[in-house]
Amino acid sequence: MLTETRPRDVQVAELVPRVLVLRSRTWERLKFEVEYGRQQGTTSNSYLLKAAQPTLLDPPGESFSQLYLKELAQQIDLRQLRYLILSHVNSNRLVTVKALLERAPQMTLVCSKAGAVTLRAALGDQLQLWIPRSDTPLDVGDGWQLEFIAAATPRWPDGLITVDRQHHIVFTDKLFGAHVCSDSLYDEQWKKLDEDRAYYFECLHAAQPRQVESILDRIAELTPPPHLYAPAHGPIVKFSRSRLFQDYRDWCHAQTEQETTVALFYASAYGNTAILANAIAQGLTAAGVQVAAINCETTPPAEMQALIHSSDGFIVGSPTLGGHMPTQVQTALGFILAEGNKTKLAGVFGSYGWSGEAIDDIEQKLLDAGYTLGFETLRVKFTPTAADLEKCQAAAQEFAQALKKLRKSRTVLQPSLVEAQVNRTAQAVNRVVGSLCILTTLPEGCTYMTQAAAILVSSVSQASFNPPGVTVSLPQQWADSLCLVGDRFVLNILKEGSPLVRQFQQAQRLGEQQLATLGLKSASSGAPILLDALAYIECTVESRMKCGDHWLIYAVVDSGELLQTTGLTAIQHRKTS
Ligand SMILES: Cc1cc2nc3c(=O)[nH]c(=O)nc-3n(C[C@H](O)[C@H](O)[C@H](O)COP(=O)(O)O)c2cc1C
Repeated sequence: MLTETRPRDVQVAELVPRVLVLRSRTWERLKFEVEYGRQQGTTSNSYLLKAAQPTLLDPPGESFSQLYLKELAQQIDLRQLRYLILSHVNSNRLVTVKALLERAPQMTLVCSKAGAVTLRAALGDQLQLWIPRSDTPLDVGDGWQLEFIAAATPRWPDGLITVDRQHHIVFTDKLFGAHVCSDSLYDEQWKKLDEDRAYYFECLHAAQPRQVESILDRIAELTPPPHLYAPAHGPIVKFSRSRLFQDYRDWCHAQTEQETTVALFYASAYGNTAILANAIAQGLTAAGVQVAAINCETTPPAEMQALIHSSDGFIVGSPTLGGHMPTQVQTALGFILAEGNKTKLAGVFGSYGWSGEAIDDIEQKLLDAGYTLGFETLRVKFTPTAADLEKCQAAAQEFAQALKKLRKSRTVLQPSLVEAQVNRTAQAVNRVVGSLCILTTLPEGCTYMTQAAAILVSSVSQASFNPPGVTVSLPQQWADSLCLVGDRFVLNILKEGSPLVRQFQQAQRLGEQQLATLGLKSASSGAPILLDALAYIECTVESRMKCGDHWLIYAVVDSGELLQTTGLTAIQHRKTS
């Protein structure tokens, strides 16, 4: 742990002629986020290229603004600055960017396309922006050209890496850094940096190893290889370039090789839920679980679906905005509910302001679908505190242990490797469980509730949120005449332990006499609602698709009601072989 404390300052040094680094230094823990947990202080590195078209890279965040601007003004007349390159944009850095633009309105800002969207939203459409393309370098004068590598990751979807081939420097932003403050500009003491670098990777990159690997591939293609990596934090990497590069490769590989995987879905409008997500990811990684962080705002749906199938558990995080979860989280949750295996472990977290409906809603939907939660749902008011983040880390550890236990018990249950291989598909399919419902519908020409067709169905999934819709799979013999497009039906959702489950399991479809013995009321379509059900929904069939020996019915939910306030949803329990 750091023993030295000094006031904050900005250290200025020349890396090569005309390339300066301005290191805004704090010797104390900068923030409460887990990445600063080793308490070694940090530096926020900005770079000034004194080219014919003077160019600045990555000013620090708000807490250094004044100190930094004062020092920068000693190095250059701000009115001469031609370009400001932003390797990523965040609200903290925007404060300094705004202050810079007031003093240097002539600057053109250079950032990725995603960064430009954030900048325009925050600073207006009048900004002078230049968005690099991979084949167009930025000429900063006298043949000095800068090239760019797109470096989008879930955590920094707008990431951009700048390459200065003339001086063999790669400005790597979040790669190859460390939260360490010292007088050493370079990494001559690199052995002492091992733990800080590994911890920095664990906190910042372990949950996005595939994206980091592809950025590493791009850097590896540079010929001749760079002499310096100039990161956003900590010492400039000069003496341990190849070692650190290989460490990154190994750390990424170690992550992707972990047996147990968790998909961590989240969105965050103002950054608070993202801070929680990062703490949970770090806790999972430290417990030996591979995490795939999925920023729902920037991840294509197909990628989300693939991760739902390949992960051993899901954790979903959301802010509450206007009483709801953001649409992107709804989409991810929709995929989980429709396609996820309900025997997988789930978890929920989020930041909220006053009511937190999104968090409750996610939790309820996962529980209703039959998921088990691996930790008590984490609800945090506005900005998390250090204590909140500790809770996130502890919850992540708990989740990891439960997952490993689950995996172990499944392994023990498997009779033999060969048998398991043969049965794998059947077992996997059998583990897809849905809530048990009685579908009731009045066949054409029938008028009395007791004439209704009443069928036990277990393969019900939520298929859409807006409009709310479900899919039900019906055996061909029933689907031939029932649930045609435009027909209406009621799904009576049964309660765990309800005698109706047994009654219907024996009969599958009840006759008029049997229906007459049940407590019924009429839905607006005339189909019966079973009063002993936990809840019911009334639906209209919108489309049908033949799938093997079944028909998949998609229906829009018209109305619904909870009939009992307590009790768990009954689900189909199947033997696995
Ligand atoms: C436009 C807006 C609407 C909000 N609506 C709600 C709400 O309905 N209920 C609530 O509990 N919090 C509400 N909040 C508070 C946010 O949930 C809270 O600021 C949270 O920390 C945001 O998380 P994020 O930083 O991950 O986006 C709202 C905030 C904003 C800015």
